[in-house]
Amino acid sequence: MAVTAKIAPSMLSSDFANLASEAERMLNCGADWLHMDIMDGHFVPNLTIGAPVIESLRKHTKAYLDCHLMVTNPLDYVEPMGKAGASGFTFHVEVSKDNWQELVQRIKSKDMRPGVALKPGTPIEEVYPLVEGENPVEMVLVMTVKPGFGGQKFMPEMMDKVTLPFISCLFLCYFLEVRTLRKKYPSLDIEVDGGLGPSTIEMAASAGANCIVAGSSVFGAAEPANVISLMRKSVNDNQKSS
Ligand SMILES: O=C(CO)[C@@H](O)[C@H](O)COP(=O)(O)O
Ligand SMILES: [Fe+2]
Repeated sequence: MAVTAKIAPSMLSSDFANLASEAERMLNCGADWLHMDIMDGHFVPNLTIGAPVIESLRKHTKAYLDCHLMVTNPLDYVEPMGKAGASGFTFHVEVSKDNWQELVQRIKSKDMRPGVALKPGTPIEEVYPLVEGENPVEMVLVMTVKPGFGGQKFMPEMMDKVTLPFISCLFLCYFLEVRTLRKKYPSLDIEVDGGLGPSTIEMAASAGANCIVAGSSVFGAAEPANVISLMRKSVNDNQKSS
């Protein structure tokens, strides 16, 4: 079964003071999902939003809220996030090795879609049991930057001759992991997050990613709709030719 493109602007790059109208603007520009980064200041060195903000936004939109939980204790967030109206609940494998089965079960019982994320450097094999288990996750999120901040853009034009090959190599390694996952799981939703935009989408889409998170490249664009449609086209073209 072919997977479909889901373009998810990361609201971390939006104007938080106008979250509802920023969300509407992105949906009008063609976004499929809205990516919500929940950070606890512990799992990552940054603090963002939590369930109260999701609850407030939910009053203004019916959109799919793709929540990425960068928190040390994801289990504590299931109940409040479910109540708040989150659609997807993606937790990190690095903090869920012992309780992922309970987590997945509870997420589903709150009518959310479970996903698992991994940081750069975490072996891809760690998510296999979660995809293959009796009660599997429905998405794998591969982080292509160190989690914690938006705007860590892959900008070839900004890099010197020494840094560029190094960074390019790192990116290629992440996308190699996406390729491995896609070969193993042809119909799984595979999301990539961090540094995605016009200059990196082809690498991600040709490796097999179909859910694309993009913050600064979309919010920083003069025409966000063009960036969203370019990324969708890249995913669709690569899916057709695979
Ligand atoms: O989870 C994260 C960061 O930890 C992301 O969702 C970023 O918000 C993506 O931002 P860009 O790299 O696309 O600017
Ligand atoms: Fe994210």
